[in-house]
Amino acid sequence: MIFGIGIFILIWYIASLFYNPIILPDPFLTLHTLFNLMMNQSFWIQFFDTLLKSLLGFTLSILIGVPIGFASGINKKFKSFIRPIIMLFQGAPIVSYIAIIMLWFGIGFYTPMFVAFIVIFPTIVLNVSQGIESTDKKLLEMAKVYNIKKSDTIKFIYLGSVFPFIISTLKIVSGTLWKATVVGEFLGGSRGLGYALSISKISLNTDEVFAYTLFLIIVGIIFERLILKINFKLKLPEKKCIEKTREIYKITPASIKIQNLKKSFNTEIISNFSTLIDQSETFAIIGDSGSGKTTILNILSNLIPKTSGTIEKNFKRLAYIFQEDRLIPWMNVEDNIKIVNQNISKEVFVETLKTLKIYDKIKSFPHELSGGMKKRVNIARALIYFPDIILMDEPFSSLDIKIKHEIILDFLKLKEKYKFSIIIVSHDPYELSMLADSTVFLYGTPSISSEKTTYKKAINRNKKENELIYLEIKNKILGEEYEKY
Ligand SMILES: Nc1ncnc2c1ncn2[C@@H]1O[C@H](COP(=O)(O)OP(=O)(O)OP(=O)(O)O)[C@@H](O)[C@H]1O
Repeated sequence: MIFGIGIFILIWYIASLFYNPIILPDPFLTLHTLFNLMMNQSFWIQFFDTLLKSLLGFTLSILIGVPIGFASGINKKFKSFIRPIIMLFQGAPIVSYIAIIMLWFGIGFYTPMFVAFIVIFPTIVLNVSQGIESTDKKLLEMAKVYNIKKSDTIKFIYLGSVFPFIISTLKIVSGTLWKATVVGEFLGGSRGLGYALSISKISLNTDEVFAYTLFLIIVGIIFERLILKINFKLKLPEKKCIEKTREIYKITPASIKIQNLKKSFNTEIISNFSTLIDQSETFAIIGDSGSGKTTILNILSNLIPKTSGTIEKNFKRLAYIFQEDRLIPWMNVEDNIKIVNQNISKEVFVETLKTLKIYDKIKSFPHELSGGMKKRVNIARALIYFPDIILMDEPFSSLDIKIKHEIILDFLKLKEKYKFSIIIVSHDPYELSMLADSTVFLYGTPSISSEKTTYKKAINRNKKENELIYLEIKNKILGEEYEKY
């Protein structure tokens, strides 16, 4: 970069040798003039005047643009109404705005400020809207399952998603904003650096014109650098409420009775699924890929509606350990867990995290964790919610066998203590043989279900033995019936 600037100054210097300073002053004269200007108090008054107008224009566009962008990201009808208006704002040339604003407000303070506002307002609306639309739907589902308050969802999920867009908007508009204000002052201002520039131009003080321009470029670059330094993290507020323990929720292990459950998307996926999940049991759903296992969990957690059938839910609080970790990237481990139960007692929080061996990671962010650690945080979040039932969708997939074994053992210790019911979907014979008390097998299209089969867990089997057990389960459940599919 320094090399590039050096070459530019050299070319500038050589070119200036061929022209009168009134046409092209050399770099040293420009620097000298800038130095003299900066020694003058009125230069800084002009500078802060321009800065104030830029910041006011910016604040105004944030105050108006962010809510409009937010509403347009959430509501499609509002988006189709507001988008053409924004396009109109964007399409008109900047001098037209200056002419209109000068007619309305005359020459002075307001013209440059409104020019700054109008130039960046459409970019803010469009980028915030895009940020809201790009919010990870999986995080929103997580918030729904854990009953996270709407205001917290807006603050901790939507705002976090919009933030990178706000930063890129700031990067785009920081230069534009500054330039727009100066143009506004140049054409319709009575103070500020743009106005000073226009006076220097009229008086043919070319060295001053160059000096002001150099200064404006430097300030633009400093703005951009400062924006790049903005770092975004969100923190839950410190709670001083009564700490909640599991007893407050009067949690008892859940049971569920499902009768003739049907689900169709475009075609029927699940046909007449009936079963009973008993209190405290770990109920496994295994079966063909695409047979609707995750769909059943999503129906039970109210993420999607059923097509028909009845589900008797005898539970108060349901937690869902999703296949992906669904951790909020801009919140640390502690807040990712506490967001589902912000009044959790410190004692339970510490004990749960220590059992899951993640207590020393509470200040880390998701990107700083290994895959195994993320799974542990995902489990801790579910447990801290104090559920009476936990749905688990291939919770330990992608972990190596040693880590999987360790996490399952830690999880079983907590299950033993809290006695919640579990519905687990898994393809993994190893984790099924360690966790499941009973199993159903889904097969075919649309899928039909085997009878529920119970069998004894055996934690200490080796991998080979587990695979054999899995085949045995399959055969025991389906026998020859499976061969038909
Ligand atoms: N929202 C949806 N819209 C349309 N089709 C869907 C939707 N969700 C799931 N499906 C379809 O329903 C079927 C069952 O999907 P589901 O994810 O429940 O299967 P699964 O048994 O969990 O599969 P896998 O073992 O591969 O994870 C698939 O064919 C899938 O494409």
